[in-house]
Amino acid sequence: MEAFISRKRRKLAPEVAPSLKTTDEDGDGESTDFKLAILESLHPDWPRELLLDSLLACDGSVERVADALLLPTKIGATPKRPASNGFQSSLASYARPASSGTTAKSPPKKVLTQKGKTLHLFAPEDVEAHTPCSIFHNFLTQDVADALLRELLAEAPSFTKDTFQLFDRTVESPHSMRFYVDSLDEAQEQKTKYVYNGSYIADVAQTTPEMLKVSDLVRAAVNEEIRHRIRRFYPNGQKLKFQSPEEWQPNASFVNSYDGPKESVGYHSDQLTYLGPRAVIGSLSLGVAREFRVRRIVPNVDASSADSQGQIAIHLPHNSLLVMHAEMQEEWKHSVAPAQAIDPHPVAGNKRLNVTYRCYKEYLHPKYTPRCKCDVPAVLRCVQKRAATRGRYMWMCHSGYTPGQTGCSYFEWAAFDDDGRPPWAEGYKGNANIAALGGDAP
Ligand SMILES: O=C(O)CCC(=O)C(=O)O
Ligand SMILES: [Fe+2]
Repeated sequence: MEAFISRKRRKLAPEVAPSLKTTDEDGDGESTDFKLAILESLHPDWPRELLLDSLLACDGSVERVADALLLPTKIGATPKRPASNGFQSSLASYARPASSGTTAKSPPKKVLTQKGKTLHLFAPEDVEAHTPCSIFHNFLTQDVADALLRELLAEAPSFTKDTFQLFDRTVESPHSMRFYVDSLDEAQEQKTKYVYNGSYIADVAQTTPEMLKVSDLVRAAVNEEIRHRIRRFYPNGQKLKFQSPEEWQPNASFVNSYDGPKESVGYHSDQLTYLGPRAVIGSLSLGVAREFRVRRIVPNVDASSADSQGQIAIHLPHNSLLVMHAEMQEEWKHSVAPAQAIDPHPVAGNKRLNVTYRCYKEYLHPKYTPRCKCDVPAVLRCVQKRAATRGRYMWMCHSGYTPGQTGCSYFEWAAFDDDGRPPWAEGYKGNANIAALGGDAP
């Protein structure tokens, strides 16, 4: 278990990967600490003493404790979930949420991670239980995955590294990318109207045929997964406040290329300006397997609260679809860390290609959204750190969040209804983005 919960994970060949249903009955001779770690990961909110007592009462059998604690959750049919990639058994087989279809279970409040540690997750059941994501392994048929990979490899030479100004230095992003939209008209709109970090994107391409074909498959899988997440994990089985109830319809994508183990992307949250609050993103990985890391944003309650939790690494093999759910961008940050070493892919060599399918909302076109005093469409942000206003949305001048850029002081709390619609959108039901405590700027 230690191998599972810490960075020092043993490398397990598929044929020797142990089942995590490890008990003395299986003759594994694991230590009490190992067993407690498994139980703590299944029941993060239960005191360690209680789990230890239960373990003693069950003669040291993790499986019997898990069975005893989870009896009610075994009632009802377990929905069909994507299969694991077979190289690590899942903890979640012990910890399925209620499966009645009406009883939702909130994700664990206390995460498994500790400061400075990385929890490595491989199995889809563990990913959905412990992070705001879900993952489908072997998402596309081999032919389709191959065709898309070859198409993207042919596109990759046209990708560029983003540069941005950080005070007096020009910094280059540590991987290359290109932005795609579904029509030439849309590409033209993007180049001339949509602002990202204070400027327009010069190179916007048209979605390629294979990307478009796959977009349809991603759309169907993501919509089903959103429904699953709402039913099984959100309070009262209801969508989150500000989450759009509309069908998720991918119409734009950032395609990323990581050439070699050192290419990466640092911790960030994706911009919500054109996606709206509680956005969902479908992220397809092809080529070299890399680690996708996520960490929860800890509010500034006091000085000691910063960085008090560790991170979770999700293994992203070739042909996997990761769904970043509605709780992701506001409450978590994500990154692709540089790797010590990689296994070359037979077709992609040292490259990983990644398509992040996104759903741009027509009502968030910059012709509708507020403009700052510099007369530039404003950026939509969510308060992430400041405890008093955490979770509130605001429109700001881009410069406010772009170090080194001069701009204006424009700031305005954003109005959104419960479904994430702004006041100018059809069907707007009234502002739900109101102060819980105080109304001052973040
Ligand atoms: O490469 C990935 O999996 C993530 C890319 C990413 O975070 C982004 O495009 O915003
Ligand atoms: Fe991102």
